[in-house]
Amino acid sequence: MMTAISFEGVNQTYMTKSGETTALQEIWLDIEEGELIGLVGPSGCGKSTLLSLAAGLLPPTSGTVEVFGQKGTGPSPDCGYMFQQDYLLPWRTILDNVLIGAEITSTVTPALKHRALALLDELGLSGTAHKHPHQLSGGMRQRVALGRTLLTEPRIVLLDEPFSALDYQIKLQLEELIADTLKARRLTGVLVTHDLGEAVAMCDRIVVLRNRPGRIKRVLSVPESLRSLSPLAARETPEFHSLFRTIWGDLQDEY
Ligand SMILES: Nc1ncnc2c1ncn2[C@@H]1O[C@H](COP(=O)(O)OP(=O)(O)OP(=O)(O)O)[C@@H](O)[C@H]1O
Repeated sequence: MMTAISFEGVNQTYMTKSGETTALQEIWLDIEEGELIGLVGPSGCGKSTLLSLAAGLLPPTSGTVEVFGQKGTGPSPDCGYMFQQDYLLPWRTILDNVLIGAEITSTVTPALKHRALALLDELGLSGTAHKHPHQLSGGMRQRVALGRTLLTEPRIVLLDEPFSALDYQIKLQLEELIADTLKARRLTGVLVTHDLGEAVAMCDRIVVLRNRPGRIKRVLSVPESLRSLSPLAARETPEFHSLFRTIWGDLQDEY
């Protein structure tokens, strides 16, 4: 198995009008290919900064970030993003929204359109291709956003709280869809979330970050017995509650 993302002694400092903010300090972390990693920690501990560093959107102040063994020199074509908001363009059809990333980086061929339509089917969005975003529910729109990300064939999907604006029921369904889709395609995922239950139910490992400046407090492996269950079924087990309590305890000290 290859290492997908490697953070080696990473420090990140932001310069602001009021001075320097140290967002991350001495981050050492290897994320393996095919793994889904959860990042949890108090607000402002540097979770989104870690995603930006992985995506090559930000050069580290010091230390190195490697993606599949390559030191980044700019936005990485291996990484796709999903955000809390779907950022669909309201004037474009669903199909044209799915095609947009590919449209920017390459040309839209009939084969690509065919793949986009197949993706819509796979994500439970058959029949929506010619609709517009306002005609779809929040959960469906996030599935379109997932399709748009997958169409560019990233090897890594960076998930920045993609479920936090959704109703609980929809959120659980989407958690399952995303976890299954990433696993089926052997993609690597990094999930930033404020919802511990979501991290425990979906991820293979969970990184707990300390309060600012963000440092790694602990990395926990989710037991195989939990990982083999759907995020919904996992929530019913004693292992889920035990891991939830451990992380809860870790985080209590950070607030
Ligand atoms: N572009 C920037 N310029 C200056 N400071 C920044 C910038 N981006 C982030 N920061 C600061 O760096 C720290 C880490 O921010 P980051 O957004 O990575 O944390 P986070 O854990 O994702 O936060 P949240 O959970 O609230 O989304 C915060 O103190 C934030 O104010």
